[in-house]
Amino acid sequence: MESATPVIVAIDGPSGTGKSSTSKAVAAQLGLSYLDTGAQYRAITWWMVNNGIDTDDPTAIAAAAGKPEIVSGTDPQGPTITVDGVDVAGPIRTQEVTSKVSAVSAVPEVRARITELQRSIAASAAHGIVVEGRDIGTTVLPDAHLKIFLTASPEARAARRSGELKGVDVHSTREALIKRDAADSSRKTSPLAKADDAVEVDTTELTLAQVIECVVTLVEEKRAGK
Ligand SMILES: Nc1ncnc2c1ncn2[C@@H]1O[C@H](COP(=O)(O)OP(=O)(O)O)[C@@H](O)[C@H]1O
Ligand SMILES: Nc1ccn([C@@H]2O[C@H](COP(=O)(O)OP(=O)(O)O)[C@@H](O)[C@H]2O)c(=O)n1
Repeated sequence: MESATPVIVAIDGPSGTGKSSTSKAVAAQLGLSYLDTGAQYRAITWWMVNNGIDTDDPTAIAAAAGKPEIVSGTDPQGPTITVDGVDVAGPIRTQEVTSKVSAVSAVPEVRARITELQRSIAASAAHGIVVEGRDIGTTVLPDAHLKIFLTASPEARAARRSGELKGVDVHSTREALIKRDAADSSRKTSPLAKADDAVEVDTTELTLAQVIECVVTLVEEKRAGK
């Protein structure tokens, strides 16, 4: 590809593999936009909880899926997320939202709405974008110039996550994470999966700096037409 073409990078993988940290840093280094699609699914889940929608009732979720207006700010130095104009960056990270997000994001009407939003954000990124999630390479942006699939052992992922959540032990973090991965991987509509043409990077034994360097190098190789 020519270097003037906006570059589209898809980064997928399970929880705690380093998608957000890597994507933000790569986008910042290369002057690209950044989209956290997990934050969008968390935001719609937050809205469902806040509006008394039963998150175990797919029909109720489907009926409400078109209601909230979700807006993502794509500056990698300070990404933002609002629902109906309210900043929800904090509330979408609670354990309640984390425990309900897989059920909400499995509903086809939710996925259709959020996928459309993601495609329009990617299409309007003038210099290109790094989009991270679960189904970006397979479904949202199947023509992405570069697809990365990050993995890491459940132990490493749980240790990273419980390092962020004070007072939560590694064992329960590991169990919750495995449960969420299983739900995300087994749903019918665009499950968590590696695209056939994605480059798999196992981050278990790598530092974050090494993962970032690896992805930056892959983007630069693509831009150079290698
Ligand atoms: N390669 C790595 N080695 C050690 N810690 C890491 C690595 N990659 C990410 N982390 C840390 O793990 C935590 C989860 O990373 P994050 O980027 O949020 O993962 P994801 O978006 O895949 O859930 C963060 O605290 C981050 O700093
Ligand atoms: N492209 C995506 C991104 C997230 N999700 C859902 O949103 C949840 C939260 O994603 P996230 O990226 O914020 O999760 P963490 O890995 O940061 O904990 C996932 O567990 C999925 O259920 C999805 O279905 N599709």
